[in-house]
Amino acid sequence: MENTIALRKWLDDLKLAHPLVIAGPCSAETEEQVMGIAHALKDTDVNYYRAGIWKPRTRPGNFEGVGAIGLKWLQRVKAETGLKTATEVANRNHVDLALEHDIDLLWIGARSTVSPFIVQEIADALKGTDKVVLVKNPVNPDLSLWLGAIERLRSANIKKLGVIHRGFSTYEKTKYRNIPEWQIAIELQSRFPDLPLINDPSHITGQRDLIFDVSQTALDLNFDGLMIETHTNPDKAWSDAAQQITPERLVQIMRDLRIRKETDQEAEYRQNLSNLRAQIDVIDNQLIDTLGKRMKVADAIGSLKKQRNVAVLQTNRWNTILGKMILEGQEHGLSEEFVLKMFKAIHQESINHQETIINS
Ligand SMILES: O=C(O)C(=O)C[C@]1(C(=O)O)C=C[C@@H](O)C=C1
Repeated sequence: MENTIALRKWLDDLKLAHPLVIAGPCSAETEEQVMGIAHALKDTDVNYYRAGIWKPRTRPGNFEGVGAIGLKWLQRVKAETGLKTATEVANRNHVDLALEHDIDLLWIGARSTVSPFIVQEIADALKGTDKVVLVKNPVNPDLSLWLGAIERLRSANIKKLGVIHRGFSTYEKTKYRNIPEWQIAIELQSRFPDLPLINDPSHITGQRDLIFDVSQTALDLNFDGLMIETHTNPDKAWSDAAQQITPERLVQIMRDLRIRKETDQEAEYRQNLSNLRAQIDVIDNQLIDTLGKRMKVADAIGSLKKQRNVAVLQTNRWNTILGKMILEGQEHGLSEEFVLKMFKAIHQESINHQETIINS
């Protein structure tokens, strides 16, 4: 797939003065709940009203959505408030029903994106549609799977496409429900700068207190919009209660968020930026030079080990280096997470070098 400006036409045509906002409850629960939230969101920045009708749940026994009846409620939302509507589809039947009920935006959930069979079934069912179709990232951090889903939809002649970054599952305990792994969204953006990119802070954070900060990071990284779960009584929500916010809080968040422009043409800014970038260029060259030198020393250790038939991996030495570098990093304002990631990559490269030497 090639990047083209046509990818963002549907979004540009909306002529929004703010990021695209998709908001509404995690799940449609009752007609009153759906209508109550919709009316509370009516005169806000919200462009699309979302509600889950079919809910894929991790474990059985939880609320699995109201089903097709909810689509009628969404139609009523559109008729009464003028808000466009959005829901998740996970198979051909969902697609057929959503199209029958004139839902304006359909998204493919993270658990569906992992399966090329499901994505293909949905793409076939949607063939040639003029509805907006968004694809959430797969639960595992796999950019090609994510892009593969978009390609299947493009091949089905679906023109109004976009992606939703909802974070990735992890076994590790973190403050997030799904870790953002921002670098994956950044890579996607650098390959497809015109593909509309929406952030879903609700699923990334899993808790309402973090939603503002994640939304701001997304806007700092040029995201085009936000999908935020909103409920008039979040604590009583039938699904994902901890991550939903009230319509009032959503309005406040939209007011407080700083919207960044992509660049600035002002002369002094450009001059200062270019001076600082020149410094970065020099330092980057030094980094590469230093890393190259380090690998030469690793090569020499590899030759030494080869002569004495000693294993490449030396765990004690390695742990000592890591401990020292974490402390050193702290003194230079570098986070432990970054130092660990960087040194693990350096260690792996050093091992690769020594492997080549010891087995030559
Ligand atoms: O000290 C060694 O024995 C090395 O081979 C160097 C090095 C490193 O790159 O720092 C690489 C592999 C070992 O696991 C430990 C350290």
